[in-house]
Amino acid sequence: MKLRLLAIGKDRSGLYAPAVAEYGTRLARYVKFELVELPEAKKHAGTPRAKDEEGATLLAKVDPRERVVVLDERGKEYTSVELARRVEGWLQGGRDVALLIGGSDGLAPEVLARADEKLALSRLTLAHRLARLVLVEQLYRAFTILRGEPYHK
Ligand SMILES: C[S@@+](CC[C@H](N)C(=O)[O-])C[C@H]1O[C@@H](n2cnc3c(N)ncnc32)[C@H](O)[C@@H]1O
Repeated sequence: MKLRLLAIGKDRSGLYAPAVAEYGTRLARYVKFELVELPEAKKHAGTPRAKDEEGATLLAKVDPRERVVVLDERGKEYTSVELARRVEGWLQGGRDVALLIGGSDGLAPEVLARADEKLALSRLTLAHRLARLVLVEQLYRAFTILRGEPYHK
């Protein structure tokens, strides 16, 4: 199985990118992992049109054979141990997995409609680049849980 994180926006803030890279490297010890940063729709920023454009950008990168997991605060919440079991299910399912994070306006209805699963990191609204960091840390944690390694306490 391969995990791909498709995320709107390049992280130029310097706030999260080093930590995302660190957890991405750790994650790659357990699974093929790729972060794909996709361009924000700058032209119509803050309008439904921007969200739709970003949605089309995301969907164009999804392979039809991939399981699509969208990150959305209204999705299903898990504990870290439950998320580890969900990841185990993905591994057993054998399909590659695309995890989709929207831009600052969220995900277009077309993206939500394509989702096989909707995953919430909490009910809080996180900045999209922060959501990226929380997700990669939790995925790394999930693999350490599955391996019985001491990271998760
Ligand atoms: C700033 S949020 C968008 C908020 C937007 N008002 C909405 O209703 O979706 C940007 C993106 O970060 C991700 N995100 C933010 N908070 C999240 C959470 N608690 N759980 C999962 N994903 C989250 C989602 O992919 C979301 O599309």
